[in-house]
Amino acid sequence: MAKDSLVPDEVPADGLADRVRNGLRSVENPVSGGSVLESGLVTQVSVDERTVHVSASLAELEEPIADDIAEALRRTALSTPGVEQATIEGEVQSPDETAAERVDGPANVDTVIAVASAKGGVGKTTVAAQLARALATGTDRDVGLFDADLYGPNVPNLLNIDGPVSATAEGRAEPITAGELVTMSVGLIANDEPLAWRGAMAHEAVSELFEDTAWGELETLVIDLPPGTGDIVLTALQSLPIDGAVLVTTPHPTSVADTSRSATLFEENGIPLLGTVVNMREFACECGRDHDLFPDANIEQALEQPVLSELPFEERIRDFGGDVPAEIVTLADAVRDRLDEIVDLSVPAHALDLRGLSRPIRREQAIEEFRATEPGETTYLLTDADPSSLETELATAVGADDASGDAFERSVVRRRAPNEWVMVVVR
Ligand SMILES: Nc1ncnc2c1ncn2[C@@H]1O[C@H](COP(=O)(O)OP(=O)(O)OP(=O)(O)O)[C@@H](O)[C@H]1O
Repeated sequence: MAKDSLVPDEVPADGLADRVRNGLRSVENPVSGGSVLESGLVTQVSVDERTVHVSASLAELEEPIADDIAEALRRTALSTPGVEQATIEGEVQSPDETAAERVDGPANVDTVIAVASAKGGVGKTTVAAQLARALATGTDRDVGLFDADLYGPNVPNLLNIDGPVSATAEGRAEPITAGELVTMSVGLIANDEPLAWRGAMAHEAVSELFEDTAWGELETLVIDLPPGTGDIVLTALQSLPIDGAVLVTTPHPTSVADTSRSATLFEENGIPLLGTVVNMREFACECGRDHDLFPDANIEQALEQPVLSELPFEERIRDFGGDVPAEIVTLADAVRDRLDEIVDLSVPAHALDLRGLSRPIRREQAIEEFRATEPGETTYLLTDADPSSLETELATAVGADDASGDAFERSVVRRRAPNEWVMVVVR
């Protein structure tokens, strides 16, 4: 009789564990050779009614290999006549091991905000640095500022800091502390030497410096992107884990029009736009009056996105020595509100709780849940380890090549607590 035509109930449950064990002899251990049973990779096979539980030592293996083996074990167990369900338990890493892996990695950064502008000299770095200060003022946790502007790294000048950057024991770049911020900039590494980053090297340099920096535990990391929509910006949008972007423009109509085009680039790359800052909106002259340079400009309408703040042209906006200007404190509040709008962190009761599960099981259950959704529906996953790597797996599960394609309407990962992440995926 063909296996497919067997009705599980018609197959006796007696001896099911032995039959599964026999089947598993055909699954090879790709690391040591031989079968997963003889090599000791599978440590236990137990049966509960018609559900088979296979325990295997997968935690020590590289993730793709562990996942492949888990998949082979599951398929083999399920193909055994009489088996209705199969779970594969890998050994869960101890919390200490998990923490050691994550130390200083970008995985310890809760929220990443990019600050961008279509044109140079509009005050992007000023806004990025002041925004980072304002966000740091409202929290006990650290806030970082990453200067991704390879050709004109202005953060060290603005914050009056310099290198050299020292290396941690693990060989990573130690950020420089500037007041309430931890910062990293190419300018800190290259100091005054002329920068000659080119082409592919420039692409790699941004993400490498980002990943190689020992950021530690950060509540928020603000990235000051280079101006324009060139290759470095594009690579940054595609490779850095950006949760939302703030665009900076002046009120000049051409700057506004260019900003609108920049916004499209962000949207096309799946980066949520938090809104725009209109910098140098007006200035106060010695006569005591405020001058609005473009009184008729309807910037919000032209941009088709929220204006988060309008900043005056004033010395105190560019002053990093004293208190954060009140307008920037308000801007930080608006940014927080927009982030909350974009990712509703109130996880609904029907969210799939994957905490406490081994990686293969987590993956299996997340894929099953995601596959069951229709386009436009939202999946909420709750995990106790960074679930970012699941994105590609979920995309593949629905036939997309990778997560940057058409697999998701939106996918956001936010860390709610030290051991709690929420992943919201809109198919
Ligand atoms: N609202 C403001 N009031 C007064 N001065 C400002 C204001 N915003 C920015 N500036 C000043 O304008 C200059 C350009 O600002 P900034 O370096 O922040 O621009 P940018 O857009 O980052 O430039 P780049 O294209 O070089 O990266 C700086 O000298 C800065 O101090």
